[in-house]
Amino acid sequence: MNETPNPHIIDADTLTGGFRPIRRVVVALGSNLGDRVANLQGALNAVADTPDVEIVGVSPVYESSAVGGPEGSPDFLNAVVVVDSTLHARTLLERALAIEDAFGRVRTEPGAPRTLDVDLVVVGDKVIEEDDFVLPHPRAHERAFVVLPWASVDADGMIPGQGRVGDLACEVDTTTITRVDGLELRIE
Ligand SMILES: Nc1ncnc2c1ncn2[C@@H]1O[C@H](COP(=O)(O)OP(=O)(O)OP(=O)(O)O)[C@@H](O)[C@H]1O
Ligand SMILES: Nc1nc2c(c(=O)[nH]1)N=C(CO)CN2
Repeated sequence: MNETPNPHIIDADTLTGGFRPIRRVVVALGSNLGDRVANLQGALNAVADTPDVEIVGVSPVYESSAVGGPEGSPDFLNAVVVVDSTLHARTLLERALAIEDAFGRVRTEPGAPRTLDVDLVVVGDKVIEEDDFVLPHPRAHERAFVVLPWASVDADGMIPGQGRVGDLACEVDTTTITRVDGLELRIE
């Protein structure tokens, strides 16, 4: 449905000039190929090194069976990074894809094992529905490997249209997911 834009609501992604509001951004990391811990740690470093991005929280690491993907796909390690940023949503997507590439991500068939997945879960309350960019991430709310780590750092975080992450964490299928004891990603 195409709605007439409300002229009283400012869209941060259309602003030009000096002032840009800070938005809370949630980034989901995943790896099920290669040195999974090094891949997640490297991705965190790359996020932290991004200009105009400030880390607010880093979740514990969780391990779970691959959801979807080819039979016999290796298990994933996942974590969530919560940041504040003034960057445009699309600039954040470009950065996410560049970080995946830097960690040897090879794009073959959908669901194939990958060294690194960097998904934008939410960018403030921004809603985007474009061919190559959807916000909030359309599957994040039903994924234990996103909502459990996120809820562990900010249970009051919100997915626009889906609700509070602490509540979503009580609703998702947690059959195969466990927190990895004794493993913490560090901001280096
Ligand atoms: N919110 C988003 N975050 C990251 N990528 C997105 C987002 N919305 C759309 N995309 C697009 O999705 C494309 C494919 O991403 P990818 O191959 O990582 O999907 P996937 O991880 O296999 O599946 P899923 O999207 O279910 O996590 C990217 O090239 C990107 O343009
Ligand atoms: N457990 C788990 N399963 C997945 C994951 C993931 O990060 N963790 N990512 C996918 C595509 O993004 C598909 N399936």
